[in-house]
Amino acid sequence: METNRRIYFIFFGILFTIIIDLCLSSSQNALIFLTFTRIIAIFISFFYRIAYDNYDKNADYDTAKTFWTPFKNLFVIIAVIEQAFVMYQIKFSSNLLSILYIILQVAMPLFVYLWIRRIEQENLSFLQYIWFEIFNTTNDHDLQSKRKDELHVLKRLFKYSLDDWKIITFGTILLLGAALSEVFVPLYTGRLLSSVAFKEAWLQFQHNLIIGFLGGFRMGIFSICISRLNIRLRTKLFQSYLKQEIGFFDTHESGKLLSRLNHDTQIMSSTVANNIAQCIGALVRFSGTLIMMIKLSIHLTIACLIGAPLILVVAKISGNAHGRISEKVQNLSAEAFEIAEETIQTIRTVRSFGNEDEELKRFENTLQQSYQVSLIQAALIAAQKWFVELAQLCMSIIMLSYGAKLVRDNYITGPDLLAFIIYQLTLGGVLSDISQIYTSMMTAAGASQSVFDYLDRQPIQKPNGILQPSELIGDIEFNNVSLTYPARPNEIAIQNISFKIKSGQTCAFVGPSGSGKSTCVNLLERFYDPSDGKILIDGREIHEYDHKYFHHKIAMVGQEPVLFNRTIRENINYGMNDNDETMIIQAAQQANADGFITELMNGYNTKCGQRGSHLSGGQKQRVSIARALMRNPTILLLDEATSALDPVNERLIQDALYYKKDNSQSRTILISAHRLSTIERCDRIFVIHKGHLVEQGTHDELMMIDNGIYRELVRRQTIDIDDD
Ligand SMILES: Nc1ncnc2c1ncn2[C@@H]1O[C@H](COP(=O)(O)OP(=O)(O)OP(=O)(O)O)[C@@H](O)[C@H]1O
Repeated sequence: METNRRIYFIFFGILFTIIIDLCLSSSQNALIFLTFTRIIAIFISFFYRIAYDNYDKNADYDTAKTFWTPFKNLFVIIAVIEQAFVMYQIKFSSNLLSILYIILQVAMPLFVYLWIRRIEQENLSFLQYIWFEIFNTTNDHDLQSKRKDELHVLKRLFKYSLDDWKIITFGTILLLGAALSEVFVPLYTGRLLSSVAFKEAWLQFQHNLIIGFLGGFRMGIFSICISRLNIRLRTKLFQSYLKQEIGFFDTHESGKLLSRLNHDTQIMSSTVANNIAQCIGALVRFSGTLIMMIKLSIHLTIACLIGAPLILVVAKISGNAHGRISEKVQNLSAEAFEIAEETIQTIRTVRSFGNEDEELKRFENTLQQSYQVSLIQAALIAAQKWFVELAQLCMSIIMLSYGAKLVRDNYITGPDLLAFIIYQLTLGGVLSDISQIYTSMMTAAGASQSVFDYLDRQPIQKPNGILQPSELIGDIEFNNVSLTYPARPNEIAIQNISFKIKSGQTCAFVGPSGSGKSTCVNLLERFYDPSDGKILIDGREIHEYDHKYFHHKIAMVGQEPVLFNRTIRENINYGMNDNDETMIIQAAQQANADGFITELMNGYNTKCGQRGSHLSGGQKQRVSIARALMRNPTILLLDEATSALDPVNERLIQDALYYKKDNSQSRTILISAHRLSTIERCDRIFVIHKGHLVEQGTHDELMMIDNGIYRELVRRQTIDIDDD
């Protein structure tokens, strides 16, 4: 919302309240109206929350924004009207504290206003920057041992929520005001109960009512804080995932990663945002209540406090247990999520083997395990609650009997004893709140552990290079390259492979299944860094090139081409900034895909389905070849890229791509193929066997080698064809 419109809102809000102020003549009417506006405000904050949840789930920012803007505006108006009514109450209450409280409440519209601005502006302020500097400790050497420290985890959690420092500071000030005011509630109530007949009591009672209503309003605002913190945490975590090396994804199941992203971040943000405010409020109420109690009777206070340390010790013990249990529950639900994700992704295989029941059982078993752990958690909560209640009850009994004696001995008046007992109940409530806050903070700490581990994880691959030459020639060199995959640290996938390919050449990797052909291609794509040796392009190591530049110049079509659930056009144009229709069609024509695409009812606008499931294997391959050609790459890697095509289509693509390429195209092409007839005409063929480069040369040269592996492979394939 523009600033001008916001000012109009506030202006009209105030005008409106002045008019109503003139119309109303009694405090009861004001109270009724105030109640009414409060209820509306609570409803609005509720819808606001739904809107934010919507935003979160669908990640459809524009829709959500349109949805919540009217609520946002209404929220401001209601807040302004409401505050004016609180001001109106001043006329009926001269109590100094009420005035202080009301002044704090007047800050509410300002707070809402600043908060909306905060939502709209993402820039860090100077103060925020300082906060970040103070709390940022990620480069610590013994980070792993620090992770164990729950306080450290909590500190990190606070760091993340501090981005909303304005809302938190204002919210805290308001809560401080409310909490301070609440400190006096028992005093009023004590007097009220002992003088029900007196008219003034009604006024005190109104005051208590107003305080109660304000709670709902504040909660709405803090729930928005939760959503914002949640978005930030998720974005940071997703960003951290995206920069990890491919080996990380080999060793970390996607279901677990997603569960952290979806579930754990939710727990973290909701717990922290809720508890920051509540914790401060509870501490203020605790000290305020204590002061009032001491003022009323020091004897009774001492008697009352005997049980307090015990409650805090119990809270600490159960809080720590909660942290540990919560981590276990999170791990188990992540596992269940992993099973569900894998099953859904592989549903065709599951269906074809009729294994649905087994998968369901696996899923349910994991959830049951997590349920068993949750039972312990539930028992802990129940025991803790029971203990606190019992302690409170005991204290009340002691207070009543001891208090009655003090009244008889004239140490304290009847109304003050009544007030004291209410204070004591309040103190019990506050202590119980503190213990619950501690428990839920520990739950958040448990959930945060692995999220922070992922957030801090530095990718093992060397950092991004900077080379961006205006022209990449396309010479490739493997220099004694070996690789051990991170998922199989004890097995060498390829060993001491060396070869050179000149720019513009078309070469092929051949060899039995599992020999290491795709591994060579993966290394050229820099999915993995070699464990040993060097890979050079135009004489420079590939990690020296800028990441985006490099992947613009090198394109790959993998064994199982993966398409996105978007239109064919979007898939072909994937990762390209401009939307050049002619280039898209040209790329599709070169990949021999244009024909089948134009025959589809929606043509280039046809959706491909998840991982391209709406297209046939051969169609998928052709669309992914077109996607690779879109960027006019200097080096093209084709890993079994035409294996699903019929011989006619395969031949057409091969001719277009490499056998009949015109002289203006100096594209280096590397093919990995099983059907040897398709690579006969290559400039050079590399034969890989059990991870070693055993033969290299043209087809004719390789056929001359007696007992050569290539010759044997060709012989076997010829026999198979003849048999057919
Ligand atoms: N991500 C991975 N993690 C662990 N080991 C892997 C991984 N990818 C491949 N391997 C192993 O590395 C070896 C070489 O595999 P590679 O995929 O390079 O073979 P290939 O020659 O391309 O086989 P095919 O012709 O069947 O595609 C195999 O033993 C394989 O099991």
